[in-house]
This record gives sequence, structure tokens and C-alpha cells, in this order.
Amino acid sequence: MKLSPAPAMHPSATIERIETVLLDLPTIRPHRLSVATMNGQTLMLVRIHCSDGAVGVGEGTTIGGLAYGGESPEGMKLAVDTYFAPLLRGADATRVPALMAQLDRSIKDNRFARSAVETALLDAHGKRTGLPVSELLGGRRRERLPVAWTLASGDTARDIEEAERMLDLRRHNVFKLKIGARTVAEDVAHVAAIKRALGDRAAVRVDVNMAWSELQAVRGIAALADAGCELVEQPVATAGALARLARRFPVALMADESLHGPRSAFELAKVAGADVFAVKLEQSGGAYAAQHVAAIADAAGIELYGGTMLEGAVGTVISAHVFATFANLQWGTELFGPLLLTEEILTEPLDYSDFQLTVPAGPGLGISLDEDRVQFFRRDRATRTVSLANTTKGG
Ligand SMILES: O=C(O)C[C@H]1C=CC(=O)O1
Ligand SMILES: [Mn+2]
Repeated sequence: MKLSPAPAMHPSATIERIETVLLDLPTIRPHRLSVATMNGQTLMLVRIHCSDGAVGVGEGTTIGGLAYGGESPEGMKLAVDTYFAPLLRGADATRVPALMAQLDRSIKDNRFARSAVETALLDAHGKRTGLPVSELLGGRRRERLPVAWTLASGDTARDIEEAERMLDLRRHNVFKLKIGARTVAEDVAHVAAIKRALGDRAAVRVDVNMAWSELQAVRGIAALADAGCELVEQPVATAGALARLARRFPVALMADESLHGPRSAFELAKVAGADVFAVKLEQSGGAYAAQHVAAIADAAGIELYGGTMLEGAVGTVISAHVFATFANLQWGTELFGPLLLTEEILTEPLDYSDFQLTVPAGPGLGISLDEDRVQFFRRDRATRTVSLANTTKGG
């Protein structure tokens, strides 16, 4: 398929080259979810080079390979190299939504890979026009975003210690606990112990990652509410069960895995299937799709939370730009992904302070990759002979 050339009267730039690379980065500790334990994270970075010199970067990241969903970093790389890149080469880089719509005619699903490509196009276009991506997307409504932290070491005492450290650093005062791998009674005891230790100094929420049956959820949520937990994320797999549970408890019920972009958001909204939507860019299929999910939530009176697929810096920052444009963001965000990794890959680290993340202000994503470090951590690097002195972040 040939994509249309740049129209006359419009600043023209065409796409010349698309590069993809897999980066393997360790996590600061094992991150235990009911579906997988992560000891590291793989980022699939896409770079799009345009004829006017603008270069945009995007990121595709999953959780535990294929443990969380149908796409993997390796699969995304293959999809971009084999299917997206030939369609992109020679196309007008300056009309991002039109170009994405053209890609959609030839490529179905692949929401995560799509999101990475769209991010790179938006970054390049922002750099070209001098505008931050949040301004391209309608304009930011906030400069800083509250950021929750996930306690998922698998050990109650260690989680409490970690939460205390985050409070001392004024980095996080909202904690999401990963549960669902143990019995409901064990999980409830774990949550109750953490909430007891933190008291009113912090909010405690849980993510079950679909591990419970509806009956387990009825028992579990009641007990979690008594323990002071304020929100339960995706306790069960099906939308029907989620909707029934949402009517039953005073604590907020949040949909995560049930959301796969605007259509699923609309279906869930029709049945009042959740109190809160965790909007994730990759799950939604990109920045614009995530904005559509938010608009559906707003129209249905459903509250909003900015979710993460534990992305690295690039995926985190595009999410921050998008969440900064939301009319409502009642539950804040969990954009802590880069802090879970031992390695910094930006020339200037993101600003996490006073329990919030600052949305970068420069053109495009407003960040720049440290090229030496990108080269160092790429999977296809034959041997890592170069030693990078003093490069590991404190955990
Ligand atoms: O929400 C999820 O299911 C995935 C992810 C987000 C934060 C975290 O710790 O895991
Ligand atoms: Mn979740």
C-alpha cells in the first residue's frame, strides 16, 4: 500500500528510516504480580528518522513477556520491522492521526507496537514544531502528576520498610499492593498489616490482576474494605462480574485488564462496569485512543487513573503528556516505571519530588536518551566490554 505524499502548503517532512532495538534493564528488586515475577524489564525502542532531521522515539513494553497480554517486546520489534516500517517509509510525518489511520487499514490489533510508533511520530512532530506532545494533544491542564508506588516484594515487612522509605523521601504516599498469588485470607492479612503500619500517612490500594473468582472477590473485597483499603483493581477477569461487584461495596473498583481501548471502554461504561478506569496508553492503542477512553469515562461519570505497563522513561513520559491533558484524573497516576529500574537511560533524569512527577516541558517528549547507555544495554550487543563507571542509580 502507498501512503499519500505530503500535501502542498503544508510543512513537509517524510519518514526516511525506522530503527528498533531491545534494551534489557534489571529491576531494583523482584516485582511479584499474580501473573509473573519480574527481575528485569525489556524496552522495545523505536526511532523514526524524518527528512527534516527530526527524530522521534517511542517505546513498547509488556509485563513478564507474554504473561500479561498478547504482545511481547520481541513480537513488537518484529511487527514494527516487518509490517509498520515499510508502510511508514516515505509517508508524511507531519499528520500523525492521518498516518496512524492509514496504518490501521493494514495492521489490526498490535496496540502496544502501534502505541510505540505513534509515540515516536508525536515526539518527532513536537520537535519539528517546537511544542511539547501534551500541547499537540490539545494542551496540558497540569504540570505535575501524583505518582503511586507498587509494593510487590512478596514480603510484608519488606513492603512496610519500602513504604516508609518512600514516605521519608516524599516520593510516594499512595501504595498499590499486588495480591492474588496467595490465599484470600493471607492477602487480606498482608494488606491489613501494611495499612495498620502506615495509618493515615498513606493510602493503600490493591491490584488482584484478575486472580479471584467472583465469590472470592465478594469475600475478599469486604475484608479489604474493613482493613482500610480504598480501591480494588481488577479483582476478577470478566466484565460481568466486575459490574456486579462494583454495585456491592463502598470501596472503589477499578478496571484495568478489561480495558483495551475505546470500544471496550464504551462496553464497560454501558453496564457501569467499574467506578474507575485505569487508562494505559499501550493497552488503549496509543495517546489519542487513551484520550478517547478518558472521554468515555467522563461521559459515563467513571473516574480516572493514569496506569502503567511498567514502562521505561519513554513510555512513562508519553503517558505523562497524555494524562496531563485529561479533564479529570481523580485517582492520580502510577507512573513510577523508571524508578523500578536500576539504570538511567536519559541524559537528564525525570523529576520525581513531593509525591509527584513533573511533565517535561521541552519540545516533543521533552527528554533525550543517553546514547552510550542505550548502546550498552541493547540485547544484540555481542559483548559488554565497555564499563560504565558510576552508572547505577540508587534503589
Ligand atoms: O497494573 C498492572 O496490572 C501492572 C502494573 C502497574 C503497576 C504495577 O506494579 O504493575
Ligand atoms: Mn493492574
